[in-house]
Amino acid sequence: MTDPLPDHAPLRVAVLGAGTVGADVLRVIGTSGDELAHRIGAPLEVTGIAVTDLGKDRGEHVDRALLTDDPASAIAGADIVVEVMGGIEPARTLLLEAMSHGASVVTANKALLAQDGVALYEAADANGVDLHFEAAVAGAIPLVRPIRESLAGDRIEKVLGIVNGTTNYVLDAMARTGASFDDALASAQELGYAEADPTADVEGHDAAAKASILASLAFHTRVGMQDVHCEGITSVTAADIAAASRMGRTIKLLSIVERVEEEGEERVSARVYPAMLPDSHPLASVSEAYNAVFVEAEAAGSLMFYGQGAGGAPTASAVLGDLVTVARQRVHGGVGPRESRYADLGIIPVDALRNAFYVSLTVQDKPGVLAEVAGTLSSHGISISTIHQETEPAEEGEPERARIGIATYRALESAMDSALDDLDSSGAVLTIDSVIRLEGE
Ligand SMILES: NC(=O)c1ccc[n+]([C@@H]2O[C@H](COP(=O)([O-])OP(=O)(O)OC[C@H]3O[C@@H](n4cnc5c(N)ncnc54)[C@H](O)[C@@H]3O)[C@@H](O)[C@H]2O)c1
Ligand SMILES: N[C@@H](CCO)C(=O)O
Ligand code: NA
Repeated sequence: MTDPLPDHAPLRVAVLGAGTVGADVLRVIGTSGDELAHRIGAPLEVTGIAVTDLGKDRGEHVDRALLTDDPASAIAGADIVVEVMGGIEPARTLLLEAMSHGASVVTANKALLAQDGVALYEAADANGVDLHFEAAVAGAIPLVRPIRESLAGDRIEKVLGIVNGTTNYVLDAMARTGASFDDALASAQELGYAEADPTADVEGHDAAAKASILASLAFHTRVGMQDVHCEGITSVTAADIAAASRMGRTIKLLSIVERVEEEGEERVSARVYPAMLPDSHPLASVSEAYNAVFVEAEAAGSLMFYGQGAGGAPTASAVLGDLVTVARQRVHGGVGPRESRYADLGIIPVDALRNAFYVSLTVQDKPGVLAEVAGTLSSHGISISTIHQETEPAEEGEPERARIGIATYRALESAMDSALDDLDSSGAVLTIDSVIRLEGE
């Protein structure tokens, strides 16, 4: 670099959290400070780093003198606050406080944005500061900025994809290596992909938070956590994965947000659930903690975004991109996009949608049972596309049992709920083992 460093007063940066993501953010600021200064037009000066454990060794790029276990003192006087501590409180109060003092905010905290994004947006607006959160959705993959800015002139119809690295890692390991759910989850935690409480990953809450953020941005409507139908992967079994494989399919945890038009009224559907995709579908081959997202827009057509959705360095890349953006705005003036919620669309509940299903049942292995099951489905307007039956070894003195796997054509979700209630109370059906949607036809 031959150009002299910018002659601008340093921008004071507080970093809340120095864990998986924060340590990598600090490493890059430490190793690439001059480059970042050129790109921004001013040097960055880290003035405080909030952590819970002051004694922990955090490597050469975390200046121990800047560590504090009092995050409120870290944000005092900061121009920019980078929040990578996670959780709702104290993160929420700290960010509102920082913005009220004129600091811009960069956060990776999807849980906070999904729960209290409105308060954060309003504080950013009221104080004329920036609120950026590229790292909150799909890790390193540029997705928030493309939706918020690049596609701001288009009309987004649908966003569908894999936005949780941990669950993708777990499902991929179970399918490819036969790993148990618990072992695969432990590896994802060791690799730094999982949330502090991995329940948020496996129960789908993390993907639902991301769906709420994506839907809000894509459809210019406030979509909160409570508006997202959410099912995680805890009930997906090795038998389901084997059944999917037999059907030429792969199970993935999908986040889907789309506009649904019915009788002239447009509403938003936001949902997260495990689904069986055909093996030929591009999302079926997304492995490990990678994420992939399709955005369908009226003029742009279908766009695919793919890359590392979790992990320290990839997530730090997204945080640093936002940090450079808000820092440039400090130097050159201007603020980034505000909350856009003018469309204010209603939410369509999942039971009003039409989906295809895979249903696995354990039944008595006797004449007429298949006909009864088919009749029950048909009485709710559900028609069968394929059926697979295997006899189960019977215990001594127990009746013969069979396991049947049924794939249906699309039907109303509410009709499937009623059909499952009827099957559950039928004497021929011993247990309903799985109900998994089929997507990507
Ligand atoms: N790990 C990932 O792959 C990933 C990807 C995208 C987004 N995120 C988000 O980034 C954030 C951080 O994730 P992480 O994986 O780095 O977490 P982590 O648990 O590894 O690190 C959290 C850090 O914050 C500090 N901290 C937490 N509470 C604190 C408090 N009250 N006071 C002071 N310090 C506190 C901890 O000491 C630790 O240094 C979360 O919001 C997470 O959802 C993580
Ligand atoms: N726990 C999250 C981190 C990235 O947001 C995941 O596994 O995708
Ligand atoms: Na991202």
